[in-house]
Amino acid sequence: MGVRIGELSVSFGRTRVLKEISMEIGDGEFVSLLGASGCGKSTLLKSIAGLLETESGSIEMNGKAMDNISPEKRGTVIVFQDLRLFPHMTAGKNIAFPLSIKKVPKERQKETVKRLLKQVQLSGYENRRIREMSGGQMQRVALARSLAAEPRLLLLDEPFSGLDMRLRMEMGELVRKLHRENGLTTVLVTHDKQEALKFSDRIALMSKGRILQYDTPQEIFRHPVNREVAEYFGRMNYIRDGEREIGVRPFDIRILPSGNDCTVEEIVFMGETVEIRLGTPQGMVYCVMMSKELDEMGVEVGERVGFRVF
Ligand SMILES: Nc1ncnc2c1ncn2[C@@H]1O[C@H](COP(=O)(O)OP(=O)(O)OP(=O)(O)O)[C@@H](O)[C@H]1O
Repeated sequence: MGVRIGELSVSFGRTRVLKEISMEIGDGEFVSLLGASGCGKSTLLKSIAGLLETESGSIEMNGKAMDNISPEKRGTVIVFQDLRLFPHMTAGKNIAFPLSIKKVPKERQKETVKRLLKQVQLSGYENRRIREMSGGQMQRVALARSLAAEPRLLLLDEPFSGLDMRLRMEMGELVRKLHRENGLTTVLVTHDKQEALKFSDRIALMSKGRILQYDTPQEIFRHPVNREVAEYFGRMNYIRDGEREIGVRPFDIRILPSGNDCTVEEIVFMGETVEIRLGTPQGMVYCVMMSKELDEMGVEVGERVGFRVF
């Protein structure tokens, strides 16, 4: 399902939380809404789901205006961080819930539950109660339940933010896999840039109720429209190049051991990579490189070096 949002504004009381947002989400696309806490990501997601009253602007799905269409009739399903599962019921019953509301015959419910449990890698967990499951397993059940409703648009409101990093990545990969297998248009709210870069076809970076840039991960990372976007994705160096100032990411700075117009002021070990602070005639410049590369180079704090932009 394709979604088109036109100049959408939403206010809570006197505070305008979304300010004339326009964006299109293609059929089958995976889009992330990224941005700092309070920038309006969840508000935008809930507006798409039809859970909030909008002030002005339009939302269309497959070319149809959603103005007076109730959430149940939009073909969307939203997964929240708190999951909203029924803790006393089994995984199977939770997943079958949307089907039982639709009065799908019991046998077909069973088959669907089995298929979905397999898809979320929980085969055999039909009869396990939710309160006896781990956080990651509950997330999977919530995902399976949302798919049981056969949505045309899957909306995910930071469903993995309570999980540890490894599980979070696993869940992200699972969502991406489900997206590929089912061709389902998916919108993920996140404040994790790595997650957004890794999983999205396009990222909408938001700030204070507006979209700063809406682009593919490569474009938004390599060709940010302004400093705010550039700096959201990590530290930037601003280096004079004749008349202009160019923004360069630390990973695009190379140290030249043969040079001598800069000083290595600090080396911070970060595991696979190291961050090196250089004192240069232009001021401070940060460089990030592989730790092993630095070991081979044998450069240490206090040494004189040069640098170039890669
Ligand atoms: N029901 C509400 N009533 C009043 N203000 C609200 C309501 N919901 C959200 N807000 C405010 O609207 C702004 C945007 O909230 P929203 O939840 O959309 O942000 P977010 O980007 O999703 O943030 P987070 O990453 O913290 O979830 C915030 O300032 C929030 O306090």
